[in-house]
Amino acid sequence: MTAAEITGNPPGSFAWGVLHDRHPRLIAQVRDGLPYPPEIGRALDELAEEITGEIRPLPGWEEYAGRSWYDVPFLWAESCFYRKLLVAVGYFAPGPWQGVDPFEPVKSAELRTPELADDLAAFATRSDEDALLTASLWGNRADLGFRLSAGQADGDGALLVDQSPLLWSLLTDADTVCVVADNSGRELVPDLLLADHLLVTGRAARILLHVKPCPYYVSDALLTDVVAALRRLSESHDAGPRLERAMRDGRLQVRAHPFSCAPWSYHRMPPDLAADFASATVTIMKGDLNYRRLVGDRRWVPTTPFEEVTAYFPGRVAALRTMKCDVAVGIPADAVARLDASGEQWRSNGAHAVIHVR
Ligand SMILES: O=P(O)(O)OC[C@@]1(O)O[C@H](CO)[C@@H](O)[C@@H]1O
Repeated sequence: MTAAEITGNPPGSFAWGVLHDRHPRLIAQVRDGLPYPPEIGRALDELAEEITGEIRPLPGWEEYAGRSWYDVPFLWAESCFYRKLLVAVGYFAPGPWQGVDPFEPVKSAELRTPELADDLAAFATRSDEDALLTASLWGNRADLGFRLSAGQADGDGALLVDQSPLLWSLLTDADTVCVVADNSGRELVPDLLLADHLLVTGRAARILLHVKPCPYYVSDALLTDVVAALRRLSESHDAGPRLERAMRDGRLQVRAHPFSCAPWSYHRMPPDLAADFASATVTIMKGDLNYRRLVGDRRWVPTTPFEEVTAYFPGRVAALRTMKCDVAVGIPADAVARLDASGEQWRSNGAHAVIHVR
């Protein structure tokens, strides 16, 4: 069973809005974030102009050159945009700006927000594991790209599918658990607390934490963000130093596979990454983008079973996802009927979430 791939058309769709509104705003935000020299300013101008027309060729990204950004697969177009943004700010070229994360200013600011301070204060008193899982789930609502268009979204929304009992049953004496991280800051902090809980309780002997090898979708976590989150956590929580020790002795390992920034779904993952997932008792996919890549960025009928679309995945897989785009699977028919009738943008407004397990 399959469905058509999502593209940036028709006008007014969620994907169209990302390409049309979010990307130009992001270019402006990046430009304001760091004191870039004139040549980088010009490269950003060129990108701002390019995204209103045809995709220009970029080595390694030739598939859709010459086409409109709106007519090609949305996942590919977004990934290519982030790649081109990094090229524009000199991220890959030898020179002073090589390796400088253009999203670092917004990520660092988030680590110092009162909201994160409140989260940390709450975590210090909340120790039950369902609360930790819930915090990790709804932490995904805080992604900084989503906030560019949706504004502040806080607190917990409605959980449409909750297979957490099945997930906990898999997390008993697990040898290895893969956690495919999503955003830094307010999402990564509860993810790390959950990882700490799994290790401390013996629910998992080892965690493989997959992060991105380079900046992506604004707040996606890099190794540097893991380190920054651990430092912030260490200011108020003993999980911080504990996790640093776990990193030093190999119980918490960070991976940054190139495929994590690829413009494709996991159906195309390379064998070494598949082997990592296959070796895990369960892989926990965090967030919306990982979900799109797990099930395929397609116009699925929302009742399509999650088990069916993830049958290809090597090993057991769970998804903790707040819904921030048009992709939806595994939603009960009565919920779909109720939400469709409500007139709410329930698939993409970040107010709904799922915990799926296969
Ligand atoms: O993966 P995340 O951080 O949960 O969400 C990423 C996201 O904001 O970016 C995409 C649009 O740019 C959407 O699919 C999604 O809402």
